[in-house]
Amino acid sequence: MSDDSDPFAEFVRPPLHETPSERAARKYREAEEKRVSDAIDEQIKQERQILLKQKTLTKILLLGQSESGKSTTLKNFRLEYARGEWEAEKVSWRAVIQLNLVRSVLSILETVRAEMEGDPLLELDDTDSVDTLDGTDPNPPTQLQLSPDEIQQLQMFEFRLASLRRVEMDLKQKLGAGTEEVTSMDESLDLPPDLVNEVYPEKAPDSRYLVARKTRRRRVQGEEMVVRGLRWREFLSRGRKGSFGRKTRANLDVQDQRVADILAECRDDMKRLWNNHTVRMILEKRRMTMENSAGFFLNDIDRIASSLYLPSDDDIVRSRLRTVGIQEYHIFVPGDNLLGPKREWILYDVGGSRTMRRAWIPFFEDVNAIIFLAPLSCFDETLLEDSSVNRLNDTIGLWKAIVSSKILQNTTMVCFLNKCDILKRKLRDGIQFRNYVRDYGNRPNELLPVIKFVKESIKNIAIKYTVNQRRMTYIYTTSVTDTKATAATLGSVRDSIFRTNLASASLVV
Ligand SMILES: Nc1nc2c(ncn2[C@@H]2O[C@H](COP(=O)(O)OP(=O)(O)OP(=O)(O)O)[C@@H](O)[C@H]2O)c(=O)[nH]1
Ligand SMILES: [Mg+2]
Repeated sequence: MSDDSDPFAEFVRPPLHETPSERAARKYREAEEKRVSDAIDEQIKQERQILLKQKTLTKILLLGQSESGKSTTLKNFRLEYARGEWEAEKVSWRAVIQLNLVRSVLSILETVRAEMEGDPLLELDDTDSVDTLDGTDPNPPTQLQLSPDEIQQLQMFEFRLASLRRVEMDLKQKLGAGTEEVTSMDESLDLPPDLVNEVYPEKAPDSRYLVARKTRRRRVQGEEMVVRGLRWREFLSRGRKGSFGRKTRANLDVQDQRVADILAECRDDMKRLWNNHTVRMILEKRRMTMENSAGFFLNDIDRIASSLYLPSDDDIVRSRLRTVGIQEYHIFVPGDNLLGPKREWILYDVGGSRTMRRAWIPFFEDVNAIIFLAPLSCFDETLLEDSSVNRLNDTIGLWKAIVSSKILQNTTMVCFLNKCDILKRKLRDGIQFRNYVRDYGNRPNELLPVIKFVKESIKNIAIKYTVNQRRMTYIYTTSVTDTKATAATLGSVRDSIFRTNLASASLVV
């Protein structure tokens, strides 16, 4: 094709009487222009790819107070959508579960010792009795009269199970954990002042509208176990890749063996302790309901205190390891078309205790959805880190702060009303919801009415404090240690998140 056929040819043709030096200069200029143009093209291409990735990348933040079930929810996601990694990491959880069991046994021994030494009971004000006018407890706990035989038996347990302290140390060392106890904190606010100002507008009513009349100080059952996110992740992935150095591996193996041997030696005594009538009486008197506490494995001693022990999926989901810092997990979730490409989701698991909540804020910026864990069973408990704060009030206040946050107005909200199994047990045991929640009134002390009441509160807060009426909020009733039921819920959450952009309704409950 000749230049004449190109309408632009005349405008791009080089000068007719170009000297060699002018030509060289022009060529240089053109090459330089092409280089710049190519660089811009490349940049645009890269930006497009990032945009494309961002479009398919979904970021989900798990929020809620400590022990609300964030990490347990994350485990359910991984069990469902990252099965390969889950299987590979399974064995690494053995130490965590062993430590959970050992901690339970040690905390029973501590309680027994406290009883033998006549230590006063911790704050025990969760009886279903009504306060008397003069403030005295109409049903003071009766003093247990232990016979010499019983005392001897209890001392024998202490003696025979003393080696578990060594096991506890070994396991902590193995996990590379920075173990800390959550105690009362020196800060009074859980969120930085700017976010507090943003999320607590001046007209916001008292977040304690679910005012607890009486609260129960949560018992710290022994020292709480904490594993710093990074080191634990490193531990898991090293275990997965088998990439510990040979010497480290050998040391760990020796340590593993020692732990397994001591646990096996202690197995029968641990079982006898847990089934001992006097011990049960002491636990009851001191309101230690072991079944309701995190990392409860006392009914699985035979399996766990064996050198052949390998954790089951259920064990891992029920185990307790407090999260410190932020942990990031990638999962690949099938889209609407199950045969189509999978979507990448990034899940962020955070520490929920008050001092750790500051670290949540930077993640608000570009998160697609928040899964908020609201543990309902904690209505009669206070925060470990601040015993003046009722846990249900803390949860309600947090929910309000999150739904009213300006930065999160386009973020899909999912709320799990969690730990319904423990709630059911507590109500069945006669713990009165109305004694802690002023507005509950004379409604029945039963599971469904209690759930309905809290769900209404959560929903009303969402309606009242959501500025963007197009934002979707979903509320589910869960017990996330039940992996089967949770799998169905996660399927529904997945659909909701995929649907989000199409949504027009303001609230789905
Ligand atoms: N029975 C029961 N136990 C639960 C439920 N959800 C969580 N747990 C247990 O409660 C404990 C605490 O749960 P986590 O998932 O570790 O809590 P978290 O919100 O991650 O806590 P932090 O990491 O401290 O912020 C674990 O031992 C779980 O197995 C539930 O619905 N029912
Ligand atoms: Mg956690």
